[in-house]
Amino acid sequence: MVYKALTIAGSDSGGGAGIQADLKTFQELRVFGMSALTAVTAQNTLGVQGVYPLSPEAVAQQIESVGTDLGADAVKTGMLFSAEIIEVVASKVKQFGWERLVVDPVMIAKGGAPLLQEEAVSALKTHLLPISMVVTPNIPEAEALTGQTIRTIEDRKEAAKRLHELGVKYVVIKGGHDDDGEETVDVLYDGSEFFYFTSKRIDTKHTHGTGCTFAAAITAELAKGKTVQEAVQTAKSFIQAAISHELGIGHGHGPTNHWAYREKQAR
Ligand SMILES: Nc1ncnc2c1ncn2[C@@H]1O[C@H](COP(=O)(O)OP(=O)(O)O)[C@@H](O)[C@H]1O
Ligand SMILES: Cc1ncc(COP(=O)(O)OP(=O)(O)O)c(N)n1
Repeated sequence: MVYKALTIAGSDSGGGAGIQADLKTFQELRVFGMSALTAVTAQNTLGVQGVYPLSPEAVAQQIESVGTDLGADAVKTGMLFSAEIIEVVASKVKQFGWERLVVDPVMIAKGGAPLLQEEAVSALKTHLLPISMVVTPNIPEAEALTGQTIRTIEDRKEAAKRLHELGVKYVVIKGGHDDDGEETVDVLYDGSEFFYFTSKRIDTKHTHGTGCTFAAAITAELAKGKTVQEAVQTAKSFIQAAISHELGIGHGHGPTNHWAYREKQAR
């Protein structure tokens, strides 16, 4: 059986985040990866040097090419840049009836560069979240989407409930930005229960692309027909291995190691 996943996201020339992280993750999890580019970024481990969005028509046509021929068992969105691109993506997802949709609401790169226009946040809430299966905000993204300050796990649970009210079936609020304590905790909410995915916090500066990689791993597992809880568990193990076995390349915040999980499984 060949499982297929489509990523709709921006290109990171440095290879650690964006489309590149997604396709590497799909491949590592034995899922055939396809892509629709939304923007080209000139980017490396030191930051983002340039952002060049594609036209909404170019994004729509790439999705159309994939949808009318290959199809997709699951779809992920990453950097979407503008409200116009969000609208065409939502319309194409509906056209092809894609239900296994994972939305990583990428807003700002770790170095501070904006990857989504401020006015596009409300388009995410009105057009994309109501048709998505899973949304995976980090803490600042969850704050931007809910207008709520998040400090504690209880705050995250409250934010997850608010996001669920927008129509998304599962909310995962990631804990990478909560640097209190020895552990990272990702909180999953399915509309009635909370589940916690905990791992040892790794003390490293090489975390470029963690969010993209984590959401891509969820998408790959959903493409195989796994449940959301199973998919998040695998994604947590995948990202833990990828961060632990750092590559140490570049002069700044380096990428994670996308082959570490596979090598660990093979041992
Ligand atoms: N230092 C770390 N040690 C272990 N896990 C981490 C670390 N930083 C992030 N993670 C994990 O990586 C994933 C992405 O989280 P996060 O960094 O919050 O997302 P983003 O890259 O979107 O800001 C989550 O599963 C989170 O728990
Ligand atoms: C093209 C592109 N897309 C997304 C991101 C953000 O990736 P993320 O996984 O949140 O990691 P950081 O950039 O925050 O380290 C990106 N940088 N570029």
